Amino acid sequence: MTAPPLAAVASVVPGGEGQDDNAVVVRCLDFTFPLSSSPTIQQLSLTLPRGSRCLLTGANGAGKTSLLQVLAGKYMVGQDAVRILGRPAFHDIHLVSSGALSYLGPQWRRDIAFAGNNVPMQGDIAAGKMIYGVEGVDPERRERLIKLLDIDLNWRLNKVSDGQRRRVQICMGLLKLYQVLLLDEITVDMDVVGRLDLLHFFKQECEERGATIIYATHIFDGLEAWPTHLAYLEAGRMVKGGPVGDVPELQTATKLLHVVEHWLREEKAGRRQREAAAAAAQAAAPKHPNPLLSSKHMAFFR
Ligand SMILES: Nc1ncnc2c1ncn2[C@@H]1O[C@H](COP(=O)(O)OP(=O)(O)OP(=O)(O)O)[C@@H](O)[C@H]1O
Repeated sequence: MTAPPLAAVASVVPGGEGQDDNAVVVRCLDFTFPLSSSPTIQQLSLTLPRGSRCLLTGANGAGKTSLLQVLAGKYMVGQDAVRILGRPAFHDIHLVSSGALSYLGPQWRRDIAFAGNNVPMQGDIAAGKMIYGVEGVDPERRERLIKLLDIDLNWRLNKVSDGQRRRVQICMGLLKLYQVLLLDEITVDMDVVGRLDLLHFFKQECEERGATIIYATHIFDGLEAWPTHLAYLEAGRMVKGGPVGDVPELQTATKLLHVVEHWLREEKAGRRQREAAAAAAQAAAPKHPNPLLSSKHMAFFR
């Protein structure tokens, strides 16, 4: 397939934001879920130029999904805190409705999703009917994706395996020419060949037509040469990140898995140490009775 010129792709979302070299700009982002007592994302800054591929990682609960959802415009944050293609992710609904900003997340196990619409998957529908039902798609791109994802158009979506259903869902999510793609662990159900082929496709998308991708994952096999940027979150803060060339550990290690494992173990040890110190401090603190609490003596006068 001949890649369209970058300027043509950038003009999918009107408004002149195509002049901006950065596809994603996050400035000192703080985010707290409604009714939550503590912040999930804290003082997070991240800049991704067009065409970059960012690996987003961190321990369970570090805030990866939350960050991707904020970037996808699913939660309201300050207009300057998150700019996608030069526009505020939450406030500019055209970003998602045009397909320029696309998010593929964990809900895909149960739902079909594309261009911001999620449809619960219940019916006995053929894969081909769903894929060919999406309008305004480049037929060459559609054929390429069907082949890449090894999809049998006769698969009935309520009867196939999780991995097969996932392939159809990924195909539908990629039919339109996104400019920024947010991937939240979408390859977990896929076999090794399917996953590696897909990662190669994503790399081509970035190199050939300047798409920008953020990929959150815990699976590092075959990812060594994939990312151009990295973001490692710890309790909602980006403690390591930026262009991969600026991350010293990535220059010497041969396996990404070993680098991230080391960070995760260090983080866990640090957390344990802090918890032990806090418990020791609490145990050592003098135990003064709280004068505001009721006592047997006070109870006598009630
Ligand atoms: N809807 C919500 N309301 C309140 N807190 C939430 C909500 N969703 C997530 N959290 C909290 O935000 C924190 C970050 O969760 P998040 O799902 O973003 O982490 P993650 O890094 O994606 O984890 P994992 O690797 O397990 O997928 C967790 O402490 C979680 O409990």
